[in-house]
Amino acid sequence: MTGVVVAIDGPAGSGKSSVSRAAARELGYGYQDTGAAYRAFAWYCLEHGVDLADASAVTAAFDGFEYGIGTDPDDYYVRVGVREVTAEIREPRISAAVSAVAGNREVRALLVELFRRVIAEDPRPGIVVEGRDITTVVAPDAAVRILLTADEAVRIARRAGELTDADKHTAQQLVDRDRRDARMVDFMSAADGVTTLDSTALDFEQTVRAVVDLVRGATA
Ligand SMILES: Nc1ncnc2c1ncn2[C@@H]1O[C@H](COP(=O)(O)OP(=O)(O)OP(=O)(O)O)[C@@H](O)[C@H]1O
Ligand SMILES: Nc1ccn([C@@H]2O[C@H](COP(=O)(O)O)[C@@H](O)[C@H]2O)c(=O)n1
Repeated sequence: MTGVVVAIDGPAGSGKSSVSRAAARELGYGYQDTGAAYRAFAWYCLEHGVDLADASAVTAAFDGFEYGIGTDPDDYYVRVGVREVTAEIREPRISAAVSAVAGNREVRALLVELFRRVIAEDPRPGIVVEGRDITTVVAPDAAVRILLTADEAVRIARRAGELTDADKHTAQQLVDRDRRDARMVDFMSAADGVTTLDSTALDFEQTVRAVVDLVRGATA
């Protein structure tokens, strides 16, 4: 059953995951973090010694990739086979590697199919799906399409607040990752019909409220 689809795109650190998950919880919807699949596949490739610069080796590796994601906002997990990798895929080494697999067009096409299956199979009345190309490629017909942005300095400050002193330098990764990702997908400007939500001057609760209000306004 496919219910209401809420598509949210945006650059790294704009708040896509945390805001989408909180909005999904409030709406009683499912939540799909698509970046988790790219991260889990990057993790899988590194685990199996696949050379990320070798596009055909990366594509071939997808055959053995058994991916599982929790779409309940209160029971979020990411698995590869039987191994839970929810925390591991957030490590800076994965953030540094993920754009290499995300730059593979064949892998992207396979993941887009997977994302659509997860949307179709979700049992709730709606699902919030977030990533970089949800409003344009994965679910261009979504009932609600949002580009969630925030100034780069604010995104870095929010991200730096999460990091330990030992890895604060990885805030620079955010800028580098956006630059690499932007070669594949335009997630900095809103496509036709997509609402831009700039959270630069909003706190977390205000941003969640703005998303929930947009969904309620579109589905009333
Ligand atoms: N409006 C906001 N005000 C303050 N902090 C926020 C706001 N939105 C998100 N945050 C915080 O910013 C940090 C980054 O958010 P989050 O991880 O959801 O971003 P993201 O877009 O999913 O990033 P990435 O693409 O790198 O995974 C989190 O600590 C989150 O709590
Ligand atoms: N729709 C998407 C989602 C993600 N990516 C790639 O995955 C990386 C990790 O995503 P996060 O949301 O967890 O930051 C991201 O840097 C992109 O390389 C994508 O290409 N398309």
